[in-house]
Amino acid sequence: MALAGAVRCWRLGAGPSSLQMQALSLHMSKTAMGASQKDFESAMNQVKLLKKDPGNEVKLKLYALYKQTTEGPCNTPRPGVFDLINKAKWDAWNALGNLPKETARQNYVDLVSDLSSSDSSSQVKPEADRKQPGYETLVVTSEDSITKIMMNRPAKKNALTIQMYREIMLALEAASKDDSTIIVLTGNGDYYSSGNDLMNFMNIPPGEMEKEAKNGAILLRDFVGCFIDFPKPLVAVINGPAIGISVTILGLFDLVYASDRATFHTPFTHLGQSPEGCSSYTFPKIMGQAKAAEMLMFGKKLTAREACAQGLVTEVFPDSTFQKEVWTRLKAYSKLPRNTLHISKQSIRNLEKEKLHAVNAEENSVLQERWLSDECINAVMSFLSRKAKL
Ligand SMILES: CCCCC/C=C/C(=O)SCCNC(=O)CCNC(=O)[C@H](O)C(C)(C)COP(=O)(O)OP(=O)(O)OC[C@H]1O[C@@H](n2cnc3c(N)ncnc32)[C@H](O)[C@@H]1OP(=O)(O)O
Repeated sequence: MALAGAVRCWRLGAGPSSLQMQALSLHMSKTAMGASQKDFESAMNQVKLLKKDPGNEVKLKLYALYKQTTEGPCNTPRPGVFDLINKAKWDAWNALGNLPKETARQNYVDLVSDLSSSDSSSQVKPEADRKQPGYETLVVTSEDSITKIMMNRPAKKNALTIQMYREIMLALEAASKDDSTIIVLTGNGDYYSSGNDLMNFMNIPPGEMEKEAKNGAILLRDFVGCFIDFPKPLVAVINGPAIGISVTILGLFDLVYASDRATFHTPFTHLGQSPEGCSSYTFPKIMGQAKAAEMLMFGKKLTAREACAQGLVTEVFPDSTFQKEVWTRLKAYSKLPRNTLHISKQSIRNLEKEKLHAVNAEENSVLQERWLSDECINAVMSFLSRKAKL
């Protein structure tokens, strides 16, 4: 049996309860007098049902024990020096020397039993179980080495409240330290995000405007700062229209995948506001001065394809297959060597960090002033009194 054969169908097969049952029965046979041929065959089937890849070292051990059980001591010539895989397999088998067939069989059964036990305790849990607790405005899940941060106010088009900015920062902080390889930001519902929640500007007591504008600028500085400093690959999965700050920070992401239903809109002038998210620096760099001005100064809304042509979006997918195609791609990427990926991101981004923090500080100080302007206050009041929509 080839090594590939020994471990084929890795991800197929029975659900957790059946796996646990089989692990238990293998464990029972392990404690009996010795593994029978039937135990051995059952263990071979069990290997095919493992959900977690046990790694090459264990696979070689399984291969060697299988060969020793079925054929006895290694009896073939050593493969050539460039036949690396077959050489590794031959070495593993040969290392068992004259181990008796019965002992090899027992060891195979024992090894599979151990693998099955640890596999059934690490079964993929349903999404509800995987959801990380502690977030009210987000759904944060981790699976396949990907941490997904999903903005979760679909009825309000995922408009960003103060709490949401804070929770996104907390989720990023946690994700920077977890064992995920890639981090995704996405939205629940028909919008990716409609940007800053305009209610953030409401209910400010008279005389507190300046203080609130200052607090807003600090929050924004910290929020954007988290994206500037984020150490792992950041991917935006743009499931629908994106407005304002949800667009401007895209220049700080590593990949931006968009549904063909998505649009990209930064209507700052209409709102009496000015660009943030480092877009005053990243957008001209990404798309050139003229295109950046059209978006950031004149509020031109881009389709996903236009945004892709201008370099803001990595790739556009048909909405009907968007989730399937994007997640298949990301799962493949998440298997890349983790440390190398993170180091590459850092070498691409680190040179810019100081500049980006300076841009962030400057943008926020301009914006702090803008929030106090009549133009901004009138635009917000207009939206809230339902006179204006973008
Ligand atoms: C402190 C840090 C500050 C950072 C600076 C950031 C700046 C920005 O992000 S500027 C961009 C601000 N965003 C907007 O101006 C968008 C305003 N919203 C709209 O124009 C529209 O709602 C729409 C085009 C996004 C969607 O229109 P439509 O499909 O007709 O849906 P509704 O308007 O009925 O929206 C449903 C529901 O959601 C509420 N909502 C949507 N976006 C926002 C928002 N940005 N802020 C607050 N509320 C929002 C909308 O009011 C509706 O609520 P209900 O009436 O209660 O159902």
